[in-house]
Amino acid sequence: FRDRRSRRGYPLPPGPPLDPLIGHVRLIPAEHPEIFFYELSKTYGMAESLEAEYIAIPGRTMIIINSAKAAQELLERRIHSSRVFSDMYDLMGFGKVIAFLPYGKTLHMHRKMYNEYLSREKCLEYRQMQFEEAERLVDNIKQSPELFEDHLFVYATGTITRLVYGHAILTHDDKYLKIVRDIGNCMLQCPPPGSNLVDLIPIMKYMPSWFPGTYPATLARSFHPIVQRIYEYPVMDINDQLDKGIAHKSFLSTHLQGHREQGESYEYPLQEVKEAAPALYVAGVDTTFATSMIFILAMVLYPSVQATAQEEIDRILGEDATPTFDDRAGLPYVEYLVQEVYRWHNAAPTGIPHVSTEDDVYEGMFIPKGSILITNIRGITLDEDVYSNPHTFDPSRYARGEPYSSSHFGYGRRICSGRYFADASAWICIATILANFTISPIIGPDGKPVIPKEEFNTGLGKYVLLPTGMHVQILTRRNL
Ligand code: HEM
Repeated sequence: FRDRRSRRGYPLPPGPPLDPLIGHVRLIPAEHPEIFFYELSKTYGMAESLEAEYIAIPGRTMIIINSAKAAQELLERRIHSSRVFSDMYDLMGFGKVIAFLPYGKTLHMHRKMYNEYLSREKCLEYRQMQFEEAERLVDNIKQSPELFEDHLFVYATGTITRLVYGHAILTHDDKYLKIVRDIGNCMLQCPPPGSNLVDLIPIMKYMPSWFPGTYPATLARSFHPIVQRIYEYPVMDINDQLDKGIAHKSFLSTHLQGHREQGESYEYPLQEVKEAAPALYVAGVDTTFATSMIFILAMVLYPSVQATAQEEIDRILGEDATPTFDDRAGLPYVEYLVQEVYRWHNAAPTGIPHVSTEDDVYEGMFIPKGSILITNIRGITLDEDVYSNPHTFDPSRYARGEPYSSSHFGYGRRICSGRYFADASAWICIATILANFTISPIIGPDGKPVIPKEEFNTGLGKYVLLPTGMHVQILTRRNL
């Protein structure tokens, strides 16, 4: 009754019939929820309401946003910008990581720190470093092409550790790399936020470990000391470098230096700085790595696209030059290719869920306060009204006037803080690989090429999409 009164006569967005008590829980598949949401929008939507789908999970309403128009309206022009807090991630030590921060003062402070350090203009200063990391990537692949996946991960990590800590990764037993890998393993072993009993029934975290259903909490607690190292070790390391006068400029060194000079009156409290730094790693490494892997997959599956891009690089730069950021505007096909990597398979296909902070009415449909809003980025980039043959990797679509994707970095007040940096990392990585290597399928025992499948690890709450079974060979095409 209370629910109906608060809706003031407006219906919820359309959706499939509900199961008693459990709502739509049974419907949401364990794999590729983004495709399920996309298909659902075709079945249940009528003209205008195609854009949002309503899914109920116990105690929560989920609104799936399947069109750029609805995403812009709901996430840019109105305030639905909070996040789902995960008790389990909090127990692990990620409670203050921005991706889980609710709307409020702490969020504003963290976003301000990032906006200052990662603005479009500021990111121009990091280009030389990103270029150097791309050159290191090429050297590493040339030395051991069979380990290309490792090298791409080191590239993704190295660009972030240089940005955040001023630290270059030169060896595979690097201390920062180890911390980052250990944390990645912890996150892999923990069930995704919102999908476990501790997040659904927060009182579970106070129960003793023998109590049924508390295993995720026990696991998360056991990871806490490992996660703490990413907060403590860099601060200790950089303070030591500042003492010796050898610290490189970085996000953390800038703020630690600010504290040394201004003490308590420094704009950002030390604790907030300590918590803001690793969040850039958490949000930036896997997404950058996944984008480079999606590019590799596209090149194996679409060899003619690869050849066209390489022909453009050779023709415009000559056969003995390596691309720099100054060449970006002069390589239109490479640009289309990068944009198509973002659109074809998005590194974060369902974004990071937003939470609505107020009741709202959108196109005659009621969106209750506390709803979880999922931006189905994948659904948006498959919109057949916008993209012809949307499942095909076709950079030429942009030459025919189809628009670049506007959704892969999210929307509104929670749009990706690292988007300018991420875009530069992706572009220089892709352009440099295209100039130096040819990516092709491995040859099987029967002498035939083994074409990888378009398969990914996915699932609701697994934010990053990573191609699986990538057996490819990378051959050097020029020695610069
Ligand atoms: C190609 C690589 C990347 C992709 C596709 C990507 C995509 C996204 C998406 C979809 C979101 C959620 C936006 C929303 O809620 O509407 C996000 C959030 C975020 N990203 Fe990225 N990202 C990438 C790289 C990076 C990098 C390199 C950094 C840091 C240098 C970064 C920092 C962040 C942060 C801090 C947030 C959280 C913002 C918040 O909750 O307010 N991202 N990203």
